[in-house]
Amino acid sequence: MADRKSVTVRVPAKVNVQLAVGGARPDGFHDLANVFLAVSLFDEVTVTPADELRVTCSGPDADQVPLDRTNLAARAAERLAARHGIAPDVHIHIAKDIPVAGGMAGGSADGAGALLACDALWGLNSSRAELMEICAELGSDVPFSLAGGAALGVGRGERLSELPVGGTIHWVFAVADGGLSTPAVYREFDRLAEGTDVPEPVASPDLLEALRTGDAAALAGTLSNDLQPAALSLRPSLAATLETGMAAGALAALVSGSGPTTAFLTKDEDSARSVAEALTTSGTCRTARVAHAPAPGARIV
Ligand SMILES: C[C@@](CO)(OP(=O)(O)O)[C@H](O)COP(=O)(O)OP(=O)(O)OC[C@H]1O[C@@H](n2ccc(N)nc2=O)[C@H](O)[C@@H]1O
Ligand SMILES: Nc1ncnc2c1ncn2[C@@H]1O[C@H](COP(=O)(O)OP(=O)(O)O)[C@@H](O)[C@H]1O
Repeated sequence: MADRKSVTVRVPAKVNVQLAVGGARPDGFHDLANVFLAVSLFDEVTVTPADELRVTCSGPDADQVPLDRTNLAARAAERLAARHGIAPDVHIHIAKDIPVAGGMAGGSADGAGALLACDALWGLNSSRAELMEICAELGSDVPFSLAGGAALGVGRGERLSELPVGGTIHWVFAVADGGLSTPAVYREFDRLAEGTDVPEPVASPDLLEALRTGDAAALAGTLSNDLQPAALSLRPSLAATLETGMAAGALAALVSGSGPTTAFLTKDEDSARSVAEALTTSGTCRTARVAHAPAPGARIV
């Protein structure tokens, strides 16, 4: 493996079918009960030996992706190399299809993808546990990008337990113009929660059961996102997008994570197509994407 010329890894986006947020912790993070579901929108991360660490990106939103050392893919390569006392001399190319700053963990996907790709390129054979540990250092959502499928994330979302999913779940994602900053949305959550008692975040047993049976109608009644009021407060126009998708026949609608992407659960693929069509023509979003879940985690292709 060490003499490979290049390695490509495909990594999925996520939607949070439940995002229960606790009060702010002293370290600035929030304790979560974060039910992640990987969906079939993917970035592809390709690593090739080079003279120095370099990042390039292609795709419609490529101009919004930082190409310096703040890119999560570059940080992943640096961390893995540092652990093994080697130089992170690699060209990382990101073929980006996941909306940027959209609450779908695109940066986290690229971090997990680069980590797995560099591990194979450099022939390091790191254990799953080691890779997961580096993922958690890179960001709260990065372990799930590696894992894929469905999982409950506790702590700041990085401590995962895998969840069973009983069938294919169909989604539409309405991509908004411009992103929302995750820290800004958490700050707005804190501002809105000021003076209230924020309960401990707990996963909903009904939601876990609906996922286990793959029953879309039951799942629709259990979706929740505690960051949604904060995202709507920062981006009030999202209310019209949510209404448009519901009027077009979605079973449920919610903001994906910190937003501003909105997610629509539909009863089947046909319904997903017509909801996407209605959203696209409504002018309440930039574009709408159809996807299904659960999708596998980061995989070498
Ligand atoms: C909200 C969620 C839901 O899955 O994702 P997005 O919807 O943005 O993709 C996550 O909690 C985002 O995870 P991630 O984007 O990895 O966050 P990190 O890099 O770890 O942290 C960025 C910042 O978000 C805030 N943060 C993040 C996680 C957490 N449990 N509590 C927080 O308060 C903190 O302000 C932190 O400095
Ligand atoms: N590989 C990457 N792809 C996208 N954004 C990245 C990447 N690395 C770092 N970032 C930064 O992370 C921010 C959040 O992007 P992203 O992970 O796409 O959204 P979200 O946190 O809402 O899921 C971006 O605005 C960008 O500055």
